[in-house]
Amino acid sequence: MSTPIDYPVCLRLEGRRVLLVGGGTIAEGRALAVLEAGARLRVVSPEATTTLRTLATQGRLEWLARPYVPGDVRGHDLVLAATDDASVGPLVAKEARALGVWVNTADVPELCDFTLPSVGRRGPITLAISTAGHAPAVARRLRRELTARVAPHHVWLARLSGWLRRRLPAGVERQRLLKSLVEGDIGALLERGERKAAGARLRAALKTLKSSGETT
Ligand SMILES: C[C@@]1(CC(=O)O)C2=NC(=C\c3[nH]c(c(CCC(=O)O)c3CC(=O)O)Cc3[nH]c(c(CC(=O)O)c3CCC(=O)O)/C=C3\N/C(=C\2)[C@@H](CCC(=O)O)[C@]3(C)CC(=O)O)/[C@H]1CCC(=O)O
Ligand SMILES: NC(=O)c1ccc[n+]([C@@H]2O[C@H](COP(=O)([O-])OP(=O)(O)OC[C@H]3O[C@@H](n4cnc5c(N)ncnc54)[C@H](O)[C@@H]3O)[C@@H](O)[C@H]2O)c1
Repeated sequence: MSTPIDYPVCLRLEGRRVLLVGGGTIAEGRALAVLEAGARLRVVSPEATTTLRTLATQGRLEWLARPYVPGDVRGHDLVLAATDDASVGPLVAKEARALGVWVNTADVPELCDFTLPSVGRRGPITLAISTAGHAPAVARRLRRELTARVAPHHVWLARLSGWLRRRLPAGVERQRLLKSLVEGDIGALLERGERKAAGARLRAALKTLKSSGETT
């Protein structure tokens, strides 16, 4: 059996309405992840874990303590279903499809419009590993191994690069500077922990940029 390769995207869920059907262990993991991304979350489930109940009490999510009923999907941008009742996922997926809302059904891969990768985080850096549904346990293992390889200087470079991108106008010069930051001597100095020397080198590069009239 060949499964098509999945197409990865990074969703910006800030302020988006997400529906989560189910309130068990798997649902809890989903809830924490979408809340971290700033989503407005509604949970529909007769039962909920202690963590989900606490979040509901704190007003961080809305919990409707009842089973899913068709009509629940309306008004949402994204739907996640993770229940222990095999009849629920297909119903949720059917309604979502009819409304054009993207859906993930944790226990029925064939009905997923998108799958969830294994995610590792270091500051602004996100690693997401998918096996197109073949081997979630492999995704999890690779996530652990690869996340451990993201070093402090990578995080530092990412933050510095973001800071510079917000301040320098887009253009060839900026591209060159940001590339050299990562691949050139500045990156190499940072990797060796020589922050002072890297800072001096960066200031010199910025001066050159300024004199060529590319900065604001
Ligand atoms: C990556 C991760 C993200 C997350 O869930 O957040 C994730 N599964 C994780 C772990 C994990 N899941 C399972 C095991 C036990 C070993 C095994 O069965 O293989 C382990 C390993 C463990 O727990 O150690 C069981 C399992 N998973 C699915 C089914 C249904 C089926 O295949 O029929 C069953 C059988 C359920 C049952 O037994 O009934 C289906 C899916 N799981 C996916 C994602 C999507 C494909 C991702 C990909 O392309 O690799 C997909 C298709 C749908 C979706 O959920 O989006 C998360 C790692 C978290 C981390 O990083 O720690
Ligand atoms: N995708 C994955 O990574 C993965 C991994 C393991 C398990 N699973 C599957 O995910 C599903 C959920 O697993 P779990 O460990 O969270 O189960 P769980 O038993 O901890 O929780 C099940 C939840 O579903 C809720 N529920 C039951 N009927 C419902 C209905 N009609 N409407 C709304 N909510 C309803 C229950 O109230 C409960 O909160 C299972 O089918 C399991 O096989 C997926």
